[in-house]
Amino acid sequence: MQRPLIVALDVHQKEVRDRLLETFKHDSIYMKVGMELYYQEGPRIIEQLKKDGHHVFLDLKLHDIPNTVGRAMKVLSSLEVDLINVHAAGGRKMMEAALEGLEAGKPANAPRPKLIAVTQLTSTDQEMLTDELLIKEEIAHVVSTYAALAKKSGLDGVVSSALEVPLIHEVCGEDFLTVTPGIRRLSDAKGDQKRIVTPMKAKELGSWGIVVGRSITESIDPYQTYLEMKKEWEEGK
Ligand SMILES: O=c1ccn([C@@H]2O[C@H](COP(=O)(O)O)[C@@H](O)[C@H]2O)c(=O)[nH]1
Repeated sequence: MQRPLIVALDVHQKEVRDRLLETFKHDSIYMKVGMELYYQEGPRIIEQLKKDGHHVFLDLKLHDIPNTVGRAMKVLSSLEVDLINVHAAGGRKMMEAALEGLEAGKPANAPRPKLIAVTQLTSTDQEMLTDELLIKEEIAHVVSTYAALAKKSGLDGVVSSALEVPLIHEVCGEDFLTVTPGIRRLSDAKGDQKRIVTPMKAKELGSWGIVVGRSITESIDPYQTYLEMKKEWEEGK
């Protein structure tokens, strides 16, 4: 799927979620399943989304020792999701183990899920990076360095803010996938997100895909909001 708007299905109440999914039943879109939903529903939510014709990004952000991540990815690979992720902070060996696990666990003839690495969460700003995480470099430099490590480890792309996409492309090439959450229209509440941009700006900066959660799922008319944000993302205006 070319340059998707990925809807983050961070909705744990079944009735609310079913209503939301009902509104997308005539579309084949990209849905993101995160920790909240996966820990509640398990593999059956993936099966349901795929049965409904959607592409699936399983956003569990694995981060552990290489052996554990490799084995977990082997199990998750059987779900045949399109996109899955780890934290780049786990290091090169962990990312390589994740890739090997995905390859080993996928059903024969199925494509390997694309593997991307979270560089720095979009809820992190420079102050937090410096004062809490004790990383003294510029955030854009940290993001692009982690992206380069992900690329060296054989991954398909990264998660970052759209703000860092031009630098990531410079370092890792234009084909390296850049999936960017922290998307807000000017009127939207920021919530816990720090490095945010509008769908239009994300397009201008060259993101491969944008992730939108609460702006859509918590709006009065989620489907209409999805269509408006998708139009802005696709047309850049
Ligand atoms: O750096 C990251 C990595 C992942 N996310 C996830 O994206 C969505 C964003 O939701 P909003 O409601 O649009 O803020 C959410 O599921 C996060 O877990 C991220 O925001 N930043």
